[in-house]
Amino acid sequence: MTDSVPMIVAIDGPAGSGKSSVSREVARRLGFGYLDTGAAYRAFAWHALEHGVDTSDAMSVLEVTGDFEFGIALDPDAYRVEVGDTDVTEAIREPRVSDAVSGVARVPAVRESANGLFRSLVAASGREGVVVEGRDITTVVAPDAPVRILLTASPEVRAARRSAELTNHDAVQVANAMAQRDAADSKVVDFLTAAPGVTVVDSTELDFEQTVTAVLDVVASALAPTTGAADGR
Ligand SMILES: Nc1ncnc2c1ncn2[C@@H]1O[C@H](COP(=O)(O)OP(=O)(O)OP(=O)(O)O)[C@@H](O)[C@H]1O
Ligand SMILES: Nc1ccn([C@@H]2O[C@H](COP(=O)(O)O)[C@@H](O)[C@H]2O)c(=O)n1
Repeated sequence: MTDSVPMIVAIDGPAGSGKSSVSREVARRLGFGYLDTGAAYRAFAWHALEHGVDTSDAMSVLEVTGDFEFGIALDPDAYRVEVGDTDVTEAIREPRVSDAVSGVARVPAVRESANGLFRSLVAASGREGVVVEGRDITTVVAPDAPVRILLTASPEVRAARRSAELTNHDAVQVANAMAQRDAADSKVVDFLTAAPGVTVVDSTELDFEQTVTAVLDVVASALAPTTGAADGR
């Protein structure tokens, strides 16, 4: 543990690109914390649904922000998400939540509050570094992070990977839901185009381990000491 400001590895990407699973493994190998910012939006969507809120109505969404108590573990080996005293780690992955989350995520006041929370969670982590993944980490939450990556894959591969997870759901419906969520999300944040200084890792042709290695290589390159005239050598 440390009281210095943790280093951030920022990873963005569309649904099913592997952000969560790859970021978590990268955090493990670096000995860093892991922050799944999507879990916060999912937890809030779950909270809103529990209150019977129409998550497509911004005013209704704002009415339930007051009693939203969110907790998340930053230990990649002890991942846990809570709303109040309720463990929602599994519940926030339900399709009903995936269908509702873009509605709450498009409310500007929700995003502003969430971004402040993410920065506070990192600052208070007591860790040397935190891998932070989501949609706007490289552009809004941590635009000055020393490592900024856009992790992507072809829509077909992303849908196939998600379908492999949701085996009890129709693959076509999963693909359509994912495309709809990406379309809704991209109206709020452009996470399909790498901003200046962001490195793209396309895992379409890579397996999981190869993707983890590719991300670790980007981290290593970004943190390698610079050499040349600037330092007199
Ligand atoms: N390069 C890869 N090769 C094969 N499978 C992968 C690869 N990357 C991720 N996966 C698998 O694809 C599935 C989706 O990955 P993950 O949940 O990390 O995506 P995500 O980008 O976080 O999606 P979402 O944004 O919807 O949460 C997981 O089962 C994961 O193990
Ligand atoms: N930084 C972020 C992260 C997520 N979102 C919204 O949350 C949804 C779920 O995210 P997952 O990573 O769990 O898929 C996502 O579809 C976005 O609507 C966001 O806006 N910003």
